Amino acid sequence: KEKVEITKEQQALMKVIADAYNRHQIPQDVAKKLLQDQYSAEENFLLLTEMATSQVQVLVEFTKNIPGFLSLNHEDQIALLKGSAVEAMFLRSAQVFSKKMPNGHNEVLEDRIRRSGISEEFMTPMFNFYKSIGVLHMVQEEQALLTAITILTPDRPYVKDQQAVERLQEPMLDLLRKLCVLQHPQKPQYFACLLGRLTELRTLNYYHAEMLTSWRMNDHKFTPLLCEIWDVE
Ligand SMILES: Cc1ccccc1NC(=O)[C@H](C1CCCCC1)n1c(-c2ccc(Cl)cc2)nc2cc(F)c(F)cc21
Repeated sequence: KEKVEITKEQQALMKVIADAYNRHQIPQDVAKKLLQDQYSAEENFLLLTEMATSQVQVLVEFTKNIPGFLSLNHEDQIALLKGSAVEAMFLRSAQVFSKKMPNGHNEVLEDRIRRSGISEEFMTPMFNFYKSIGVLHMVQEEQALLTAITILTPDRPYVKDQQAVERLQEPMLDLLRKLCVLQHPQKPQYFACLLGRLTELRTLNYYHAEMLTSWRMNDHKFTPLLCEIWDVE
């Protein structure tokens, strides 16, 4: 039985990533808003574009705290952010969705999202992902590391120096693996399962542009930042 322990520098890395993640958390207010009132498809779309725009700004701040990220080639920094922003948004949405709320609130939230304006065909893949994240009961540190690992995916389009990105991603993967063994000793497959979620996350990437342009309303308006990050307009 391999004795797993977190080294001093891994503890320091964990602290940096977890603090950055907590500092740059989007307030859970979107779930509260959705629970308060039923909104029209137009109002929901506007809420989504506002949330997604602030999420990108939050993601940039979080990413700047990843050790070594700012020493990467500048074009590669942009390519990594552009390549991971949608996945980070769905990962964040899944974490909000998985939060245990008072009785019945989770069901109301799901219902409000089902009726928000998203086309029917995307409900299943999206909620399957949310539920597969929910059953993992990830701790904050795991969520923070998983987001950092998603950002540091070496094979994003247009990344020139993939090795440099791998060198930053590896210590995060090693730390997450140890954390999983220590946090979930009764689930030896837990780490593999987490990485499997990242594969499922990429499939949502594939759907996201269509999810937006097929939102049940006319004349979809996006912020300039979203046009940059999402493949829309
Ligand atoms: C939670 C967050 C944080 C940061 C950034 C974005 C978001 N996400 C949102 O604001 C939208 C809202 C928006 C308003 C309509 C309902 C869905 N949202 C989506 C979503 C659905 C479809 C697409 Cl294409 C994208 C996202 N999944 C959600 C799951 C949740 F539990 C939740 F509370 C909000 C969720």
